[in-house]
Amino acid sequence: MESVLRVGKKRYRVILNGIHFSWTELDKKNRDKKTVSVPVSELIGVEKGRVEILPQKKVEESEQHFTVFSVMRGSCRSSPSGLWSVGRTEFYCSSRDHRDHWVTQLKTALAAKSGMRPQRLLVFINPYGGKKKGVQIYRTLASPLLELAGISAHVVVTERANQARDHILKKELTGFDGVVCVGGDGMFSELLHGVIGRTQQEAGLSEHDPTVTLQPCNLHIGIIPAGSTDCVCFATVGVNDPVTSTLHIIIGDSQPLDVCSVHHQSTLVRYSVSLVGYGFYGDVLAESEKHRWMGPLRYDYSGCVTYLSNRSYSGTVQFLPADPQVSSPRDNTRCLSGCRVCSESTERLFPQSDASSHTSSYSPSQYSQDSSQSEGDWVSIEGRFKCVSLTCMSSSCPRSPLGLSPAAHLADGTGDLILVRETHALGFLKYLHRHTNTEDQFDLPFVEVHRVRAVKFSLPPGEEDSEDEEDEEKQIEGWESKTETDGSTHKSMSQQHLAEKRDERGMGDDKKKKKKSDFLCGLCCSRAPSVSVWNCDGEILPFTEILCRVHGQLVRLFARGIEDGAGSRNCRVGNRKCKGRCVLHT
Ligand SMILES: CCCCCCCCCCCCC/C=C/[C@@H](O)[C@H](CO)NC(=O)CCCCCCCCCCCCCCC
Ligand SMILES: Nc1ncnc2c1ncn2[C@@H]1O[C@H](COP(=O)(O)OP(=O)(O)OP(=O)(O)O)[C@@H](O)[C@H]1O
Ligand SMILES: [Ca+2]
Repeated sequence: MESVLRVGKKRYRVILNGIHFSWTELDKKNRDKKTVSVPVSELIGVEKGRVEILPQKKVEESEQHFTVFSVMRGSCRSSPSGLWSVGRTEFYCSSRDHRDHWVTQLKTALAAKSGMRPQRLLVFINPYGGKKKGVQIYRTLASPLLELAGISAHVVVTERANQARDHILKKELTGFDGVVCVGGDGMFSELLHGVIGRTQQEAGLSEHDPTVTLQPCNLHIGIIPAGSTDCVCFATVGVNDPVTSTLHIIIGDSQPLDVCSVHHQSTLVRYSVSLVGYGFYGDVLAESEKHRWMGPLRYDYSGCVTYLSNRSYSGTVQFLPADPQVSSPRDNTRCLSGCRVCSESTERLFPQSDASSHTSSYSPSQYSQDSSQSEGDWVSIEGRFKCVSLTCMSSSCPRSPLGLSPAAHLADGTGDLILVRETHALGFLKYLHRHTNTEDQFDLPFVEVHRVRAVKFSLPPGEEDSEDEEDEEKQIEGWESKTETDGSTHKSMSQQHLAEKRDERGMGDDKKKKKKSDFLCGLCCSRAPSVSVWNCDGEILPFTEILCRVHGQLVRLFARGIEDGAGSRNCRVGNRKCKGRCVLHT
């Protein structure tokens, strides 16, 4: 369809074909410069009249106007790329019939995309996450856009921890095309556990067996960021912005994501996507749980306290290396939208399935994953570590714009294992500080990084996990079921409880006597305690000896990875010039 319409006072040639909606100013001198072209896949909605949606819906009736809403990259010149906003254009037609014809054609074009977009969503809002603005963020920014796009949402404002997870595990989900959380990484983790657990239940698979090839999940997960770190959102979208994330949900973007399952003996403990971290990150989390009242600042405060305690821990790390010919954590690349390494991994992970079902748009499909890969040889490293971290993705976040492992991939079926050996406090500070700029944090003599498919951690003889594990498991189960009935229970209770148990574990009677002095001493020297805890995406694990396995592309998010150019502002973090590691230069 093609017509001459007015936008403001100027005349434009407006064209709609199956792929693009575009308008070009009828001013010969500037003809080339003045074409705006929006892919139909990035149209959000069309309304009769002169309509505004954000910050508030305003409708001015007009028989000859229609308003088109679409994805717009950036919101102003200084906004970071990766940030999307709502583009809004009012068109003026020669008659009401002409206007109605345009609106019908645009709606038809949008309807043709409906198979690739979600129609019905189940939304969970954590009213207490981050700065406690989840409800407000959803009502003022996300909900009006979903409504404009004709997406219906069933909204649950949670009343207790694990409500979202339990809902997904147990309630009827027929008719929902996706689940969305408004909150932080903890809320995302609830959805992750719900979606993976439900899918395995329905497939009749045991999540506990680390050798089982889990069934990839069809139900997509959307994240509207409203938490403290929002690492998963930042690392899969490039910014933490509720409008950008809502737009990715609306247009049905689809980003596969690797997930790590964490096991203790023959039991699944948790799933992780961003961090399974022992030592420093475990201690930061355990400390931060005492200061939840500080909100997002609790991590910086606890980071300082933990840094000053200058601890390191003994253990043996074993890992199964990934194929070094495919990629390396030190190859100076970034996993960007449409990443080649991830696409090739799709073919390797799902050789029998139709490759097109794994591309960038939401579409419900069945998968079958390749389990033919042989295990290979385990590599073993023993020593004292400041921290041991495993991440399935870069884990970039506002605190660390390139992340824990800048060259990690979102969907390549591997994780990066980072070992930071015991070193002097200033060396460790240098390591940490490099997360905030573009200097290579792996280019330090006490740091090593490996691309892996599985990791095992064990304690030195005499420090092993308590033999009373059955009791421990019962306690966890007790906590899990309590959260289902007792609305007031918060995860921090379990975390503090487990952290306390950990502090006691591995310490004999005489060791316990020293506990108090060790604790005080821990603030100034590296003596105690001898065992740390694991931080698993912001949750403390109740076991120290664990086995982790990466499951390639186990879940899908309404996202598309970081677009080329997103994060470009990061190349000047702290006024340092990019040294070639930012996304603009790879
Ligand atoms: C000199 C500045 C150093 C800054 C170092 C920044 C490193 C930041 C690395 C962030 C990695 C995030 C990984 C994602 C983890 C999430 O699944 C999880 C749930 O949200 N978040 C945390 O566990 C929350 C983890 C939060 C960790 C914050 C660590 C802050 C360290 C501050 C150290 C200050 C030393 C000062 C010495 C005087
Ligand atoms: N109504 C609720 N009351 C108490 N806790 C809740 C409730 N709803 C969810 N939770 C729990 O709160 C925890 C923290 O929430 P969330 O992840 O949204 O915010 P955050 O911790 O501030 O952010 P981040 O995880 O990004 O650091 C989650 O693990 C979740 O299980
Ligand atoms: Ca990965």
